[in-house]
Amino acid sequence: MSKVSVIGAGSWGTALAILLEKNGHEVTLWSHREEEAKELAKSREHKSKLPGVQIPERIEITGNLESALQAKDVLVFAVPSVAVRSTAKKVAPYVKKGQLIVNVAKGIEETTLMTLTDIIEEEIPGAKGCVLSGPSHAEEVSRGLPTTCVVGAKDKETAEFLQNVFMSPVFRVYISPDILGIELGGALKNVIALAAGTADGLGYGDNTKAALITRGITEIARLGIAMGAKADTFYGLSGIGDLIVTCASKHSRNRKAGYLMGQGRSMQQAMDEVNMVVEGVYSAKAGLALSQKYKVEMPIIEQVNKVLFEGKAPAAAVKELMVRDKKIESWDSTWTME
Ligand SMILES: NC(=O)C1=CN([C@@H]2O[C@H](COP(=O)(O)OP(=O)(O)OC[C@H]3O[C@@H](n4cnc5c(N)ncnc54)[C@H](O)[C@@H]3O)[C@@H](O)[C@H]2O)C=CC1
Ligand SMILES: O=C(CO)COP(=O)(O)O
Repeated sequence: MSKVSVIGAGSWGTALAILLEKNGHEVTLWSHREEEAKELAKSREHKSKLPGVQIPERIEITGNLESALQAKDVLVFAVPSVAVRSTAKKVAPYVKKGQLIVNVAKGIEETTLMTLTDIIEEEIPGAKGCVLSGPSHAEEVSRGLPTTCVVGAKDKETAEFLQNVFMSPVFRVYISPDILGIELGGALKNVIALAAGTADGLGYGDNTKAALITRGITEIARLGIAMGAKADTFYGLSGIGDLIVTCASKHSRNRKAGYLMGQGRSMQQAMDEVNMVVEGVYSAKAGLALSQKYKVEMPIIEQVNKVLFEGKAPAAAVKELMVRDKKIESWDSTWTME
């Protein structure tokens, strides 16, 4: 049994708190809004985000950060990516050296192009930053539906410890040393999901969706490998696995936002209507900046940026992807295009 604090009481933080409590851990769930903490503690239900899911009485719910951080074995960071740095700054004074912190948010910081685990380690010197990611919608995890994820850590001992903390008969956890690859896959799949949702909103078919998923993971992997991540990570749970669920699921916030844009809403209207964090909007610029920095072609992410920030019509963006220069699919081929 471990003492675990989940920092962030949105849908994912709440679902993970429930999973961890069921695994027998002593769990605290922290919300940055005192009123939200009080309401959750009273009703034991996240009515707006996970309606019908009961939050066990044994989970302590608080708006007091200092008390949430006292003598914890593991902290789980479940705030939106844009709040990771500010939350880490607030957490830093209260944690011990070597504190295990698991990032479960998905994003890349737009200004620094840093991964979220790196931000946590920068803001909390001495902390051990790890990551948990994979195809795992909160709506399904909170109901105990079978789900698989991967934990990334620098050393195997830490990875195995966290594997045991999270693993249950309905939540299977793999381990990996490739934190960078896991973080990149999780952040950039959201940008591709915006494109997949947009294609759905435009009324395009399954062929288009499959093309976006397949070519999407190719461009994410190409960037990741250039940055030093491992190729096989992109064909694992945090790569293609998460990309499939995000592009296909009725629960996906990014897919839904894209769908609404395909139907003619503006980016802001789509985000307001989804009313939960649409991470792909924040990761899109970072993805584009990384592709320029590492000189890697990322045509889908480039077009998503044009639709989001330059007012380009979604149908024109799809057309541009279709009429690009002719390409060879195989990476290993010795062929060249004339
Ligand atoms: N919802 C899901 O199924 C999954 C979400 N994630 C990731 O987890 C992260 C959180 O997502 P969700 O829980 O879905 O978001 P959400 O939209 O359900 O909730 C976000 C929560 O963060 C809180 N928050 C907002 N600004 C904050 C700040 N400045 N400081 C601290 N807390 C703040 C809000 O009060 C809200 O409770 C995202 O990066 C998302 O991509 C990852 C896997 C699954
Ligand atoms: O990352 C997530 C699920 O793995 C959540 O993002 P979406 O809701 O857009 O799929």
